[in-house]
Amino acid sequence: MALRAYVWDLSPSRGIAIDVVPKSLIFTILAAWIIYQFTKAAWNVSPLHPLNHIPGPKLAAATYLPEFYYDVVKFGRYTNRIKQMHEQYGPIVRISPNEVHCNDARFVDEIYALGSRKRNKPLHQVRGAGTVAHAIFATVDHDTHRMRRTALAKFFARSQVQRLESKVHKLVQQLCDKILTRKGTPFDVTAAYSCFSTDVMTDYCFGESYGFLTQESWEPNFRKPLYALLRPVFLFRFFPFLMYLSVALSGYVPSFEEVYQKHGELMRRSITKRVSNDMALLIKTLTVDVPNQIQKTKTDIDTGIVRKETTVFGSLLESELPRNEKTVARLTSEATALLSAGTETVSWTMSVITYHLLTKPQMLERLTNEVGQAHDGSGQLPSWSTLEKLPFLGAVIFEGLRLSYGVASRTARVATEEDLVYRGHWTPRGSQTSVSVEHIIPRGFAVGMSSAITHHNEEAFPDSHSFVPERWLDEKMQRRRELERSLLSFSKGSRACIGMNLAFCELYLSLAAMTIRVYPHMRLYHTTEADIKYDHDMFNPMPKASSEGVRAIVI
Ligand code: HEM
Repeated sequence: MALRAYVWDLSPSRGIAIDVVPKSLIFTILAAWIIYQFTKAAWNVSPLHPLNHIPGPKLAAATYLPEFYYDVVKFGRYTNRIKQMHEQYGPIVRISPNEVHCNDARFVDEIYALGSRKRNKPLHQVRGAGTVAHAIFATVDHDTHRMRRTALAKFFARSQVQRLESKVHKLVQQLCDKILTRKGTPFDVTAAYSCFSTDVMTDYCFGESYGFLTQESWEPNFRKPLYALLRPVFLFRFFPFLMYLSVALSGYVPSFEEVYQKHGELMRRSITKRVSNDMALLIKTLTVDVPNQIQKTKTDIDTGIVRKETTVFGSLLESELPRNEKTVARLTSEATALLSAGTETVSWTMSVITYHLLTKPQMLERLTNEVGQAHDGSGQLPSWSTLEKLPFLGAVIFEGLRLSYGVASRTARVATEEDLVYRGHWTPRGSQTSVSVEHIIPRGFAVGMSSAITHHNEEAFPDSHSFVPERWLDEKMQRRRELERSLLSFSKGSRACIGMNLAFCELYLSLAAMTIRVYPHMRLYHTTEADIKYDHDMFNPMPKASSEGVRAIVI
């Protein structure tokens, strides 16, 4: 008996059926695969496995099934399960055959060490990266990451952000103007902030704003399509071959670019027919506009045309990176990562802050007074560096960052050249006595932390679910720097957020402008705490699926 396979040429009507694979061969392969999986699971829990001494559930140590169940079947809920594991097993737990998770901020600098101490990203974590597979964000190897990051870093240095700060000022005012002119119509606050952060990101990085703030409504924007791209990523981690489908659809392989150029119009029409307007716009941006812009920048540089303004592409193309790092496909991947990393993070942080300020009038009043005093009365916003000196404004932003988490799901690192030694204390459930804990995490194994867990460590952040900006200030109204160690919103170390300066510039300027100009006229609309509360993650934190978003109205 043999299984039947179909070979298709371009027209389905001309499919040819052929008998190719004997059934017995299929069963043999299947049996071998099952035996292999059992042997692997047995090895993973054997006393010889280097992580055998790390506490945690046996099934998680043996297989990836628990992670699969919570992240793929229950969707984005492994972080919740890991939190329970810490309550049961202590600050260091083994969450999968090759990965350890830590819930102690004192270990942050060991896990997320700086440049000279090598830290890879675990392959399992980036296997589903799809469209951003060639960006720094998904680069596994430490040295390759350093090379790519160094080329990008100067573009995001504080001095560069200050040079381009006027762009953010202009867009902040556009955001406020647009909200204020839509009196009486409820709107999705996160979509509005997403339009703002996308315009900033594209203006700052690509040299031209995508104009989401100048279009008539808040739609289209990239919020939903970016989440749609992220949705299958948990699945790709386990079945990476599925990713190639997405990669092919998104156009990051050169052969696809060729195909696209040949049949672009036909594809564009068929894509547009099948997907929503904003998804079609994102696909077009990433498969046509960005590659074209990179190609044009390349041609300009080759022909000696000097551009008035440097873009991120110009900066990378003129950098010391080797030629194979400067291909259109790789730079498109980097641009996609910037779009994903630099837009929804900012807009979600602002949404969380907005919710809390609009539900806490005294807090809003205190902030309004502080920001109001910093104004010189000219109608112009103070500079980012002036606003940074306002203690309460800074405290509100830090508290907003804490409860918006940044990347909420765990992000792990692999120390390749040294074993990590953890020493700490833990009070087991139901006990009054703290016990000391010591573990060696051998080199070559992943160890990570999750902001959605660390930010609720009651020792560092008492009453951690409440929005309390004051916790960031000491009695002299100075920022409590030691608390920042427990803030993982931007991650830490050599792979921490590269866009942190730009993010802070956006947050300070937009929050100050919204406080002075918009919040006095803005009310929440059918929005409760459930709409901003962490429920599960899709890298970014997500509220309950039934949430209709953070909505407000200007009266
Ligand atoms: C509130 C705003 C932001 C938050 C909370 C945030 C958070 C983060 C976090 C947690 C990481 C580390 C991810 C990991 O370890 O896997 C990261 C990396 C990154 N972020 Fe941000 N981000 C923000 C804004 C931005 C902006 C505005 C940009 C650029 C326009 C940006 C670009 C990047 C890039 C390129 C990386 C990868 C860095 C690397 O792998 O070396 N982010 N971000």
